Amino acid sequence: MGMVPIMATSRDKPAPFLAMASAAPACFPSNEASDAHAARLPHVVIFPFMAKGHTIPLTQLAHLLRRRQLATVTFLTTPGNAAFVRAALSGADDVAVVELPFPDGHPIIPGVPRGAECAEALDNSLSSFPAFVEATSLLRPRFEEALATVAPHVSVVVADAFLYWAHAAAAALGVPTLAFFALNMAAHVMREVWLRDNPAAALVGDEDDDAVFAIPIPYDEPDPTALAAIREMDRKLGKAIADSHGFVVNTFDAMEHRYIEHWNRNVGPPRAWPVGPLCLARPSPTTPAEATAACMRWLDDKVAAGRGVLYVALGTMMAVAGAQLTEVADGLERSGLDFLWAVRPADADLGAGFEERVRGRGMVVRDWVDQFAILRHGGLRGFLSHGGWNSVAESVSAGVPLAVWPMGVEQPLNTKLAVDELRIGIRVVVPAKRGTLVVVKGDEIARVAKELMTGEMGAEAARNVAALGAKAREAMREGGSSWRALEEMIGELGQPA
Ligand SMILES: O=c1ccn([C@@H]2O[C@H](COP(=O)(O)OP(=O)(O)O[C@H]3O[C@H](CO)[C@@H](O)[C@H](O)[C@H]3O)[C@@H](O)[C@H]2O)c(=O)[nH]1
Repeated sequence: MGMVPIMATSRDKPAPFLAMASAAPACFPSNEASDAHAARLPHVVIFPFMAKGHTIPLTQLAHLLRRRQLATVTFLTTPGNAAFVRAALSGADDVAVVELPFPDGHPIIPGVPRGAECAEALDNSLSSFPAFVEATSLLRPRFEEALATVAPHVSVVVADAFLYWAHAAAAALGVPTLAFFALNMAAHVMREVWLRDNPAAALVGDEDDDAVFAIPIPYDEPDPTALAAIREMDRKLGKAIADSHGFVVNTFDAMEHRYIEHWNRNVGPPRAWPVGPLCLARPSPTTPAEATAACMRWLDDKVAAGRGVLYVALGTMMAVAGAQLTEVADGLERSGLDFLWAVRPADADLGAGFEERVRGRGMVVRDWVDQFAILRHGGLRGFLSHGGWNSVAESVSAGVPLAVWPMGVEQPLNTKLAVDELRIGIRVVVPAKRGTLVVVKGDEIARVAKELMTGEMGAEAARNVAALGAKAREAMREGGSSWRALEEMIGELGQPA
């Protein structure tokens, strides 16, 4: 990752904690004309929340801003997340990565495991997530110092709404912020409606499980203290969005027109800017890591043999119980389909002899793989997903139909959008009673997988997602709706001071 040319001409010396990578800038040749051009660009500081699903799309935004030469970009992260961020920014070599360490090397707070610097490392208790979110505010002095020392003058901070304290800190320094929150527009609109009409139901869930929002379903009787912490977190992140200069949303007009319109007419300001799907902004990796390369080779062989493959991945945040994973294994085995399963956690026990029995038609991968690159491989015919928004957006962008299995947070809403409204997927039937998830049996996994890959509903979803994927690419192309939204959003920032 390279230092932005203008960082080298910084008026002030970077503070010692600002560990910046250095390498030759790749996008701009280092000559006076390009330096002058760069100096006229707004300087966008991007600060993602420390969770993969929140960080990945913002690295893609950084790629886009640089490739289109719309802004100079500085990307903030913590030392524990820096290697992941640098790998994701590979190819955007003139984006400066600035590391902000926690005061004691890592956040020390009850409920947060020692050394955890990303949400995926938390235990599965209800209290640890809001505790971690709050603990990120320990970075505030480092963040303020970074804003004061990076050069040129910061035009805007794009910060995740979970980093509500960063929004407040930037505002106190007179720096405008754009909010980002990784969800789609429909989920944000529904959140607003619920908060207005019935705030308690919005966060706790009621008889109708589709009303569950912000709390993972599997908690039988949520601890009132933990719930209060979640409500408080939600209030703060809502305020961060409301106080922002604009709202960056990873969606596109043709997919969520009515929700974008609703937000901009009835909820905003801030104005929502649909600038996605951001995964399409990422350059294809020239040399994928070995785990991904192995999947690609396996998929190549499947294509050569004329066989379509089901991809199975249940996200990075949902802790799927062991008993559930063995049912998934059972369902995949019984389906008779060829499948590629990116299993989490990496040491999951899938049942005795499972991998041997499915060898040849099923591949199980336990490392981190490049999901979007895999989805774009022509060999995939379907994706069994938990319905995390990044996964849905990536599947749409790759034109792969979904079997959506909502597990918590806003995933039931994403399922409604994908299955009922966009008709790009089919639903896994989840037995649930009053906020408690019951294990989905192998029968249901096998049924839905076969329907997706060989049934009429799957065929219809495949046709619809192919058409929507084409619209996604159109939105991101020069002159497309997302292309213009990004230009307009950055244009509103004006010239740097
Ligand atoms: O081996 C892996 C595993 C994951 N991914 C990527 O990781 C991201 C995962 O994001 P998502 O599909 O949204 O899943 P989660 O990280 O589990 O999502 C959390 O964050 C999302 C955005 O806020 C919400 O929509 C979800 O409900 C919430 O669980 C995607 O970009 C995947 O491509 C990989 O590239 N390789």
